[in-house]
Amino acid sequence: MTDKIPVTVLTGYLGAGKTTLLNRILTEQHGRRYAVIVNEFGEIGIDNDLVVGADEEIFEMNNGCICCTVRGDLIRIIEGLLKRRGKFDAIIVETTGVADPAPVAQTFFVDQDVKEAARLDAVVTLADAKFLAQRLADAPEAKNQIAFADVIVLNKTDLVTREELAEVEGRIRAINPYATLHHAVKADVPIAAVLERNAFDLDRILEIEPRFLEAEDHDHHDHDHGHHHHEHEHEHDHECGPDCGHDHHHEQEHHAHAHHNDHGHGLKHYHDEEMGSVSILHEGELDPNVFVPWLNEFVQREGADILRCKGIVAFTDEPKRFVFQGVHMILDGDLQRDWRPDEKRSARLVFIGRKLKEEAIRESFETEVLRRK
Ligand SMILES: Nc1nc2c(ncn2[C@@H]2O[C@H](COP(=O)(O)OP(=O)(O)OP(=O)(O)O)[C@@H](O)[C@H]2O)c(=O)[nH]1
Repeated sequence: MTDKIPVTVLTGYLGAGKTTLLNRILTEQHGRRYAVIVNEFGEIGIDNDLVVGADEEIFEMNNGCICCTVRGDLIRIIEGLLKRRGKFDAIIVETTGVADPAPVAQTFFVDQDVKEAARLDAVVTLADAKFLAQRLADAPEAKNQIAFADVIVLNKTDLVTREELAEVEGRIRAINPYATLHHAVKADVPIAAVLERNAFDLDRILEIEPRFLEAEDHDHHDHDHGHHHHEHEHEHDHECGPDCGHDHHHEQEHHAHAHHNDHGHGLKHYHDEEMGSVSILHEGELDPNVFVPWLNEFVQREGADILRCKGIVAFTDEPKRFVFQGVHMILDGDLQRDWRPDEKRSARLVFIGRKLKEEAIRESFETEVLRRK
């Protein structure tokens, strides 16, 4: 999987700072070559005369289910790019400010040629520190973009007070507690914090989740718990051992956390009425012949409301970790690196979506996966 070209989907509401970030990526000296596909799906960044225009073309998948769509124009552009492999190291797709990122992300799971050559590295969402709270209230796209994110750049922090920043961050965390979050002015995040992150974001779930699950009021759904210290913050300060399996981005990641004060202290604990997340931790192995059909059936049934799902699972008698991610009903998973001796073989699943029925999800997992092991 490592020789697949990483694709970053860059999203964020109108004016949040996507172009500012893109310009930084394209002008900074980092020794990497990025092919960039922008808004109306023209293409910039590798060769100035290679701008490919396309009409908007969206195909429905899964028998017309409205949540599963892919972009034909994007597939064609990517296929064109893939013919020129070797001229660039990674691809960035910038979506329009009001677009739902799902059809873009799903493209990388569905089209066979694209899937074989490229992989979705991360959805990076730019958020405007000053206006996001308003947009979350009046623009469903803005909420979707936060829910989809693997990485959130909370930009324009120069325009708000510390209190306002903590407020907007609390709102973001109510929707998506799992994304890595960076504060920024003029999108000044380290490039490695947003691009070519590999499976690092999934691994972070393993690192932070045990503490997060234990956080006392995580399961309470009241509106405001006052000042709530997310306990997992301190996890970022851990040092890697000699046989650390983290990739080289980790150093910079660590650095970025220190300077950007990742989750912020004293965040208010909000519950979003509409969007939220459910995570499941099972200490132990699962039978792939039970788990995989369950997962497939579950996202087929509930996928319209599940925006993202991800997980790392230990299968019986399988030395490698099974890693999956999905967008709505479309799933993609494979066996990746071996479980390390110091890692507890377990299953960790995260679902982010609209009006998720937490109890029903847990019960379905208990009765249909665990009891059938
Ligand atoms: N004060 C302040 N302004 C910023 C910051 N980042 C970007 N801007 C300005 O905000 C405006 C919008 O930024 P863009 O990067 O064009 O935003 P965008 O998300 O690409 O916008 P659309 O293409 O309309 O979706 C520009 O005038 C930027 O100069 C910031 O951190 N602070």
